[in-house]
Amino acid sequence: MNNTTNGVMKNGTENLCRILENAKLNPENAKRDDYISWEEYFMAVTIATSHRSKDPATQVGCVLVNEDNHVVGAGYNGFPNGISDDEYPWGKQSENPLETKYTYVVHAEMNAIMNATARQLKNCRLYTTRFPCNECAKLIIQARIGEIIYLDDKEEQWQSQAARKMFDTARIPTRKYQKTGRKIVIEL
Ligand SMILES: O=c1ccn([C@H]2C[C@H](O)[C@@H](COP(=O)(O)O)O2)c(=O)[nH]1
Ligand SMILES: [Zn+2]
Repeated sequence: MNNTTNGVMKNGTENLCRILENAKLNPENAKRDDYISWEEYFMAVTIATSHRSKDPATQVGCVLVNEDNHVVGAGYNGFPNGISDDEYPWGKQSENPLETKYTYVVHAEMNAIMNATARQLKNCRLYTTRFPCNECAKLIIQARIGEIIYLDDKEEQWQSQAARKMFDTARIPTRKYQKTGRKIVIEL
């Protein structure tokens, strides 16, 4: 099809009108409009990441997203590299702190920050399936992350309360992810 008028390239508006006109005439040419939003997409990736965790009680996923909407880091709760999941405990309670998971597990947020492909995480958004604890909050603040979006809060835990206090003081906004009810089925 000739795309020129008097030898001059048709401008973008004319082309856009032609595309819209075409789509009206033939709906097969129209794009689909039920695609998921960025917010749904990043939380879906965060939830999918949590499924890598071997913690039998609580699986946490975390994803870092930069200002261009690129995922620059992801992590889940697990033991450090080279520490065998079969030899170290996943239990919660013991009189001996050497026999609970809490002594050894690396939190999802810590792993996401450590695994990040970008050196600078300033102003990145952090998506997580659970509100970060105080230890993660310290790292998040030091990394200059710009916003926290979480799925579940653990308001009753002092670790979450301390984290919230630090985020408020450091002026890092936090918000609960607003569920849309959107379902995506992934068959693996
Ligand atoms: O900020 C956090 C806080 C906790 N986690 C991980 C650490 C553990 O594997 C579980 C918590 O175990 P519970 O059985 O719920 O006490 O979650 C994390 O990744 N990030
Ligand atoms: Zn933590």
